[in-house]
Amino acid sequence: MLQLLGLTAGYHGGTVLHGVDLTVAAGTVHAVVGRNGAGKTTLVHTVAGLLRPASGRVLLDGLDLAGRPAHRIARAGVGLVPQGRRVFASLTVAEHLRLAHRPPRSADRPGVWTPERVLGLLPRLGERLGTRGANLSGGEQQMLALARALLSSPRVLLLDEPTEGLSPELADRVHSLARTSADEGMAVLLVCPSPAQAIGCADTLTVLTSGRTALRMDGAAARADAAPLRAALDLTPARD
Ligand SMILES: Nc1ncnc2c1ncn2[C@@H]1O[C@H](COP(=O)(O)OP(=O)(O)OP(=O)(O)O)[C@@H](O)[C@H]1O
Repeated sequence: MLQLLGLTAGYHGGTVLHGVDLTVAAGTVHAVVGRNGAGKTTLVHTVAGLLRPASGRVLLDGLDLAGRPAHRIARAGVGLVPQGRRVFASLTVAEHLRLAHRPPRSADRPGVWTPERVLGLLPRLGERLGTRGANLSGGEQQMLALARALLSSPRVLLLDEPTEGLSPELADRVHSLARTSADEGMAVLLVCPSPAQAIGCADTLTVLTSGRTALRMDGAAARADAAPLRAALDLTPARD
């Protein structure tokens, strides 16, 4: 499982995350929601090692990864689908998949993701194997970013707004892949642009407000009554 304890981080001496505590159990999807600028991407980047925390711990099955370089954190089993996809413009889909594929070396990795399995679930990528990143559509780039993360056989999958700009059909596909990954034992942290999405797919969720945990609740409780979630986000029913 992934456990964040008192995570504090920011930029250029300023603080964005103020002592965030958050737990994502193996086999579950944990959604993080919050308004623009609440610190969601900062949280994901700090966990992934792209940003060094000022203090706090990032525990992966008890091992503290806080402050380690990103490649070490990836090797420890943290996969990232960054906001904005970040695929390589000059590499083809097939090259991306080949570079990303890291068969699990130990039995502690949940699920087994092979290129064949990923392409079976994302068949559009299979049709674009020879296409360079720069020539993929936004949705195809998003699929590729997800495929790349899965092929690294992570124990924790960080998805930063992975459905941004996708059609409803593709967005459903992404959520169902997140669900499948969790059902096979992965801990999935999903940054959601809207509370409706979080309610639809999360086992547990956190609302971040100005870099602080404003609310933590079960997905089932949020599905039964979304009022506390909306109140934490300061949303009136008409806004979402
Ligand atoms: N590289 C950076 N340098 C300085 N400040 C930054 C940097 N990245 C983000 N910030 C600031 O940190 C705060 C949190 O940004 P962050 O991107 O984490 O929010 P977010 O919740 O992911 O927002 P959004 O929903 O708009 O993606 C914002 O005030 C933002 O301006």
